[in-house]
Amino acid sequence: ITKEQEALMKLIVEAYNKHQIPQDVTKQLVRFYSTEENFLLLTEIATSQVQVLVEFTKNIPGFLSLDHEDQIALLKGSAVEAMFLRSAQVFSRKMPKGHTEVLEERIRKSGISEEFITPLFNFYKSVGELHMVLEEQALLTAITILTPDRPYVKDQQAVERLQEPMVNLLKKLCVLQHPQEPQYFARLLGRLTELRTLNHYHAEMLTSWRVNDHKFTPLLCEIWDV
Ligand SMILES: Nc1ccc(C(=O)O[C@H]2C[C@H]3CC[C@@H]2C3)cc1
Repeated sequence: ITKEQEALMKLIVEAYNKHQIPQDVTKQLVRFYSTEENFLLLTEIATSQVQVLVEFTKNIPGFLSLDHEDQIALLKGSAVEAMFLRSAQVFSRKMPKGHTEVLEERIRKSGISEEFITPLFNFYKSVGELHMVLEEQALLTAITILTPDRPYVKDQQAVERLQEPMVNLLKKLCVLQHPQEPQYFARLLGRLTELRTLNHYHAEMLTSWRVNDHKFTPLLCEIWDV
């Protein structure tokens, strides 16, 4: 192409890049969503997360051989933690530009009390900083579900026998994936401790939504006894 064509191209591209919808306009777009609509979005997210959790759990080797009542106790006992772990991974994975900000805004404007919003996004951030590979995410979620000391679990040994090989495998994987970071495995397990604190906030969140007569889906009512 000729020199003047190159100059013309430069002018056109500069003009094109200069005039874009600024980020804060997408934030204004978010403002068009009502609290109610944002709550319905979260209900959809939570419901599909729980559906995914149940299907994932059924595919954990040995899970379906556990006592049936213990299977239910493990699912109900780990649903909140597994859901937050998975939504943290989804949230921290590279979403298209601006989607993360919009989703964050909509979570913030969904009727969740401020005291829960902070620990929730702190957790999302701390999971994001780990840059877990898919295998680590899957194993950590399986380990969370196979926590022997959930309420109402009768045969805890049987659950330990399933969880232990997963923990050993994750430990080995961490050494291979993060050789320069010997304490990486410990950091991952530290996330599980942080997760347990979210259970308390989540229960409060459900209660506050219930008293304000927000409707849940049958699956969420069943898994969280609401
Ligand atoms: N009716 C409900 C709506 C949303 C939830 C929930 O746990 O939401 C979770 C999904 C992600 C966004 C907020 C948390 C993490 C529970 C009951």
